[in-house]
Amino acid sequence: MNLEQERIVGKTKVDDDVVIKIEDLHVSFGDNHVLKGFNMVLKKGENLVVMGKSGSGKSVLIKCMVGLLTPDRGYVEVLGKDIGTLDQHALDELRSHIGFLFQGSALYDSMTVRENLEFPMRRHRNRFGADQDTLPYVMEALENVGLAHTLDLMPAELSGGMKRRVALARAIILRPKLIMYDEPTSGLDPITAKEIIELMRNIQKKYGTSALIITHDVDCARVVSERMILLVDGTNYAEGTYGELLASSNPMVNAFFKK
Ligand SMILES: Nc1ncnc2c1ncn2[C@@H]1O[C@H](COP(=O)(O)OP(=O)(O)OP(=O)(O)O)[C@@H](O)[C@H]1O
Repeated sequence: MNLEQERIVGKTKVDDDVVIKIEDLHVSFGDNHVLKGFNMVLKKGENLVVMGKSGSGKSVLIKCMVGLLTPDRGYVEVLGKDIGTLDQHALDELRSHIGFLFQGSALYDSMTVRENLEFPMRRHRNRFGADQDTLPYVMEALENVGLAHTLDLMPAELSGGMKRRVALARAIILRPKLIMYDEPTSGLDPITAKEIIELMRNIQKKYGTSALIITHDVDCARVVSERMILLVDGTNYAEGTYGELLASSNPMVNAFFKK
């Protein structure tokens, strides 16, 4: 760790280079012990992929990070904030610094593309000022995903891939420090999935955004990740670059890379 990047706030040591820190996270639902001492660190500017099979606890993990679920035990820090200590207002403020791209595009069907993109800006208008003109932000976000011409269209007029790109534009409109992607390529054909992956990389390069990417898609992990964590049996079972994990002789690790 770079000592110059450490600060002391109150009694807490804050590392400015760390965007997410999770220590010894435990979550159970009755007898179902989903997370059993999970640890991870996401560093500034890094794309970190978490892979795990269906039901392994990936969504539970994200919910703990954004304060939608209280763990049984463990420490969760996001953008320098200890999630366990935040009230609703502080959680809302923290979430305004996080872009979300979740499974399905979740656009509002009754709103135009422009209105969909303005929605997070209106919700967090304290960040921008009430009379801030939203159009330049909307246009920049749409241009980043190559869809400036869809401004006045309705979601029903877009293809599945275009909807996903609009959702990505919406995820970056608040200029987040961190983006959380949950299965960003699920349900897309391979070519469209590749376009989304390319856009994710461009956004990281352009804005230096850190990203946590939850995916089953090995190709997506290969292209976007600097580092990967394999979530197995509630723990961070293996960790490394795509190449390091691919070369592993551990059968449990190999299983992730079989197509
Ligand atoms: N609110 C809840 N109440 C009870 N059990 C839950 C709840 N949320 C999640 N679980 C259980 O926790 C486990 C992990 O669920 P989770 O949704 O995190 O899996 P996942 O890895 O995201 O799976 P997928 O890839 O299929 O989306 C599952 O066994 C699920 O049934």
